[in-house]
Amino acid sequence: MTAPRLVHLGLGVFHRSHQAWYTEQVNRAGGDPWHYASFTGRRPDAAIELARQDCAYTLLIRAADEDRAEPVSSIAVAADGANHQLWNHYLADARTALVTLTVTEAGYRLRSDGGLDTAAADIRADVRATLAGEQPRTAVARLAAGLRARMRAGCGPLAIVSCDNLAGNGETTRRAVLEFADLVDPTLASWIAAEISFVCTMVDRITPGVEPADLATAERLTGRPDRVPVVAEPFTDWVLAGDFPAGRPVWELAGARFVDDVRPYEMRKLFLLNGAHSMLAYLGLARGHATVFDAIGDPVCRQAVEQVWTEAGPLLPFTSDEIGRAKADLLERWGNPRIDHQLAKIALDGSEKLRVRMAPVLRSYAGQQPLGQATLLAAWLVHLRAGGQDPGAAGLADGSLPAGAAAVLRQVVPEWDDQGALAAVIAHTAAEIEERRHHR
Ligand SMILES: NC(=O)c1ccc[n+]([C@@H]2O[C@H](COP(=O)([O-])OP(=O)(O)OC[C@H]3O[C@@H](n4cnc5c(N)ncnc54)[C@H](O)[C@@H]3O)[C@@H](O)[C@H]2O)c1
Ligand SMILES: O=P(O)(O)OC[C@@H](O)[C@@H](O)[C@H](O)[C@H](O)CO
Repeated sequence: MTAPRLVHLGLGVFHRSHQAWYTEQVNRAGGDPWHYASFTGRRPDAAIELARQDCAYTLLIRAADEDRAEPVSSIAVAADGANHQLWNHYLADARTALVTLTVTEAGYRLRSDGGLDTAAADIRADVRATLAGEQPRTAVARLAAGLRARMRAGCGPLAIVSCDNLAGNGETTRRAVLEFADLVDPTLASWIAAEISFVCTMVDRITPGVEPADLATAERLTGRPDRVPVVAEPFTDWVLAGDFPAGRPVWELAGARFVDDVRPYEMRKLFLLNGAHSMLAYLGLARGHATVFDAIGDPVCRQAVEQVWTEAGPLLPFTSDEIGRAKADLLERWGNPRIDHQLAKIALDGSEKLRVRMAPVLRSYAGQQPLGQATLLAAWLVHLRAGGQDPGAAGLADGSLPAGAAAVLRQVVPEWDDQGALAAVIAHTAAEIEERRHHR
């Protein structure tokens, strides 16, 4: 096995079904092999379990009729994200060519305008820690710390590749890292601005959580015990735009596409897939469903999804045939009864996700009352009022329905101050959803 030249932050299921799997395909094709040093985001568990089995694991590719097992061994080192010494070691290794990230939308600590939330308690704590020579905890601060180690070691440029569901994820990451670096070390900020490439990506592969039965399936199909297999759908996609100054795996061998502008693909995915996922999560949970498969089979949820799709259509730079095919593909993917994609996981952190998945669509209907968007906000409000956890939405749903409706609208489009008619539709729709909660 070669020394890792790839580093990852956010060692969760998606990293293992996607970036590690693409890299595995490159290695299997027999070219120049690449390996990952992958770091957990917040807890060491995933790294400990993986390290126990030499970082090799099984990807269960779950089709509608059967599972196929694919061994993955492109992760060479699985490490606790709190191991700052090792993190800085890899970032300061001249052989390291790129860093991928999957730290969730909330992990970037962004303000509503897309900049770094420098008033957030953990970002302020990380500024203090960095200035005091201590180790920071947030993803953006850890990136800055690793890049500072690289700068001090005199190593050359590399690429940072966000694989999170954010709009313009490369540019957004760049802005956040530069803003943090500027607060702690302006020389570092200048070095990052000159040397580091921030690549934009659209990533797509539905990767649900792992159930105990999946461990037995992995062992049955491979003949080897596996304490940490991963499950994913057969479909996968990766579109990237940007420079890789220190090289990269030939991910095209596994179907990745390198383009000049990732935005059309990103909008199509965020508005059609992720936006509809959020609708299915909030409306589906209110109607007593647990999974995407269950919710999309409910005509009320399905109609709400169609409404969101119709409203997003005019923003997408694709022909109506292309959009029609994208919708049909999604219905087929969600119709896989063996993918146990829990709505509760999709429903997390709506305060961060909904801005990305619906704000541009909502803005394009300024002064109007688009019913799909209103239903999505109403369903989110009902979710929050029922106790849905979301630190970014604390207090938002504490008052009356009309007050909550105005608050969720402001959360997604903060610059709107006079949308009384739309807020009234949201409040009315939320009342209807609450009334029918669990009474299908
Ligand atoms: N699962 C999918 O189907 C899928 C598909 C496309 C994109 N993604 C992207 O990948 C992200 C992770 O998804 P997953 O399914 O692997 O989740 P997961 O829960 O399995 O893993 C998430 C990882 O991110 C880390 N993390 C969470 N919050 C963090 C924070 N505040 N700071 C630093 N690290 C943090 C966790 O510790 C963990 O390592 C998603 O939020 C999304 O942006 C996921
Ligand atoms: O992963 P999140 O939390 O950003 O969003 C939940 C789902 O919408 C998402 O994971 C999709 O399944 C994924 O984006 C499909 O590629």
